[in-house]
Amino acid sequence: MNRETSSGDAATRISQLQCWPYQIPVPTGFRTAHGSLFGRTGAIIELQTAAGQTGLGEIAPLPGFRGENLDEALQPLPQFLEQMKGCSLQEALHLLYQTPLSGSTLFGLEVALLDASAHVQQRSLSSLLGAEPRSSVAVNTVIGAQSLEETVQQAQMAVEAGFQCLKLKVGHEPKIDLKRIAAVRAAIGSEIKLRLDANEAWDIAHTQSFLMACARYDIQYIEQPIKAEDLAGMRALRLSVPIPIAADEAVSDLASAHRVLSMQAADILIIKPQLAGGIRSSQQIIQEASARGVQCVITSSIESGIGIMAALHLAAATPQITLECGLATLNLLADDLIVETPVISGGNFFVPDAAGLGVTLDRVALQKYYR
Ligand SMILES: O=C(O)CCC(=O)c1ccccc1C(=O)O
Ligand SMILES: [Mg+2]
Repeated sequence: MNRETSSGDAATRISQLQCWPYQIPVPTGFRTAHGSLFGRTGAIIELQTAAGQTGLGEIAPLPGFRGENLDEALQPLPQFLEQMKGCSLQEALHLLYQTPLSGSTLFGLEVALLDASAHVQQRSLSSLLGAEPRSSVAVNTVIGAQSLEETVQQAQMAVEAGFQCLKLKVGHEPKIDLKRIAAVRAAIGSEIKLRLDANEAWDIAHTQSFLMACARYDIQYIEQPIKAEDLAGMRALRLSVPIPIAADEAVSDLASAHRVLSMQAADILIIKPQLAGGIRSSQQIIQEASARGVQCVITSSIESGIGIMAALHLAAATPQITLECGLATLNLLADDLIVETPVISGGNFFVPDAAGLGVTLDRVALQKYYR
């Protein structure tokens, strides 16, 4: 590897790499069948090139959901950051793709390198990732597993705010969930799309009877009703219920997506770039899914604006992504770590057209939530 320091490559030569762990409260809690999330922990990656270009990334695993915890995700960082110093951005990306790292570690470092590369080229990340990126991406809002009254109230507020697609967390008592769904459908009318997410809560028999009873409420799809490992069960469900089945927890990297696809275990794949090994890995999953006629939805992992914007640029750059994406989660966090205020209007999330991710680290906020 040539690490000569000619002035020509100062723009892309990595000179500094930092990692800032954070903890941000989730004031209302995010309640799913996996439990409640009251705080979000992660780490911001900040890199700088010799010419002063910067790149931001975010490592925010979700151990309650699947995969590594933050300590595990950060453990290989000191050694890897040392290796990356003096490399060009391209060399560092190459090195990254050859190193076995956990999904969120890959995502955070990859996004920082891509953000810096896009800055050097003075183009947006979405235009780096795709030939004809869209300027906005249709998104759903998500409503946690709350009481019937809270659920209906939130659904009405979301529709008033312009969302055309709602996702309800279900997976507690099927009878109660059915009442919530009926009440929401009655409140929002027939035009708004409604999807469900059970986060692995049920077995096949429960899911079957639940989905048969749900069919009249026009459900777009249900995410991961049964255990992620039970691909044969997912396939059996697909063949026996009138509602499309999406795999979420079952998709943790390219290999697991491959298994889901070859088992024909899902109609739709939910891809969380943070938890699925990053941008390139997500692109590979989308490619394989599309080749088999399976649609994909990109969602957040409830990260700060840095991780969310990376996922947004990916969605905007990828023409195969046509269903609403699950990226409208920033308001679950008490605060953000970027200076800009991301814009969601009429159910569309607008992609910044400034260079890179189009976000600036809010150092005051970072100081406040540093842990
Ligand atoms: O899909 C969305 O709208 C938001 C993302 C979301 O629901 C989620 C966020 C963090 C962890 C798990 C999940 C999930 O889809 O189950
Ligand atoms: Mg899900």
